[in-house]
Amino acid sequence: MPFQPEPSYSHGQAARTAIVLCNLGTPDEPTAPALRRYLSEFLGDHRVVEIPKAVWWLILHGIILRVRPKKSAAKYASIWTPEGSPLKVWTEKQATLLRGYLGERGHQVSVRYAMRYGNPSIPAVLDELKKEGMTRVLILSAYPQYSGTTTASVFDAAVQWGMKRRHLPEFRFVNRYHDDPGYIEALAKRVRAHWMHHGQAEQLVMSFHGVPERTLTLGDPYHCECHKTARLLAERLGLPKDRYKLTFQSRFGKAKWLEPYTEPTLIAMGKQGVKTVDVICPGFTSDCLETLEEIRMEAREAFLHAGGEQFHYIDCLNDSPDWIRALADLTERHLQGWPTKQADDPMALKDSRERALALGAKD
Ligand SMILES: C=CC1=C(C)c2cc3[nH]c(cc4nc(cc5[nH]c(cc1n2)c(C)c5CCC(=O)O)C(CCC(=O)O)=C4C)c(C)c3C=C
Ligand SMILES: [Fe+2]
Ligand SMILES: [Fe+2]
Repeated sequence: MPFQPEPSYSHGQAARTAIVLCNLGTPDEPTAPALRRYLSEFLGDHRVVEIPKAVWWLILHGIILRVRPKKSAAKYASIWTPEGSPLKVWTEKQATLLRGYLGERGHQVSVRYAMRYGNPSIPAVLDELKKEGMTRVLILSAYPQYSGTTTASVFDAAVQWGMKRRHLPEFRFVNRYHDDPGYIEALAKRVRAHWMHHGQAEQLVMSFHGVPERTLTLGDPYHCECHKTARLLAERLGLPKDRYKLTFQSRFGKAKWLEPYTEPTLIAMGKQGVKTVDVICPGFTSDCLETLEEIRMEAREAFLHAGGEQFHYIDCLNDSPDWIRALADLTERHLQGWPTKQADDPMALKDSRERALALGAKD
């Protein structure tokens, strides 16, 4: 396909920087047709399911997309809010708050959110920003731990958009922040606040989204990064090794995924006589189906059924001010060298005398 005509933004125009907070995505509605669209895009991504394409296409379209949409739609319906899917509501709010924090610190930047699957899509948001004259873009994934299945797929979407454009902005990607002190401290504060109100349970379970075990042996750093996050959080909380557990949730399909699995671990704990647990999902920065339905509803039920007495779910970071501050700090570090404050960028100063002075002329 030939390249389409594009607005030109290079002549005499100051550089404009945008930050795009990219999350996984979510269906538009909790209905089977919306789920079919969403799951077909998501599960059709070769980064997510690494089975040879022809074989997988048959399984996906022949079986999964016939059965799963209806079941998943019912689960989504159980967590849907008047404003929409929790994942989208929180991600949008985070982008709005991040815009506010960066603005207060004097940065002149656009802040948007985009979804890897579903809407608003990464290409749609990049097109809008390009129309607005954006010349630099920082892609900030909502995933603290790097995985080929998620982080790299966001990279693919941005690169695929770029492959069809003539005049590209400068790109930067934040690959990970699993050990960022601001992120860890925001998690620790969440846990401490919970303990203040409800007391401390016998065990803290830190549940991360799983990935197929194969990806670990093939070199995906995700498993190690989850372990580091868990260790740093435990250290920050002063928790000894026998008071917390790291588990992996959301297994999909028949293959072996990273272990230990969250729900079977909680059931075993209940059977072994553990009466109280606190559960946090540190890898999810926004509450979503996987935390609200799978953990707060299903895993709770399983633990109580197995003999547990109290199951406390600790909310994701969502719009916690400590978290947004950590995001702003993280963003600022990645913006270094890109002049985003008027004083940093002589060409952004309107007055020619001001500009000359900033460029080093003597008054
Ligand atoms: C099929 C394989 C999957 C891999 C690999 C995978 C990795 C992965 N996912 C997240 C974060 C989220 N996943 C969410 C939902 C979800 N995940 C899968 C499958 C895989 N995920 C499916 C099929 C679904 C859809 C829901 C369902 O039908 O059960 C969500 C929630 C989305 C929402 O709308 O609320 C998140 C978030 C990570 C971080 C990750 C790898 C590290
Ligand atoms: Fe997932
Ligand atoms: Fe799930």
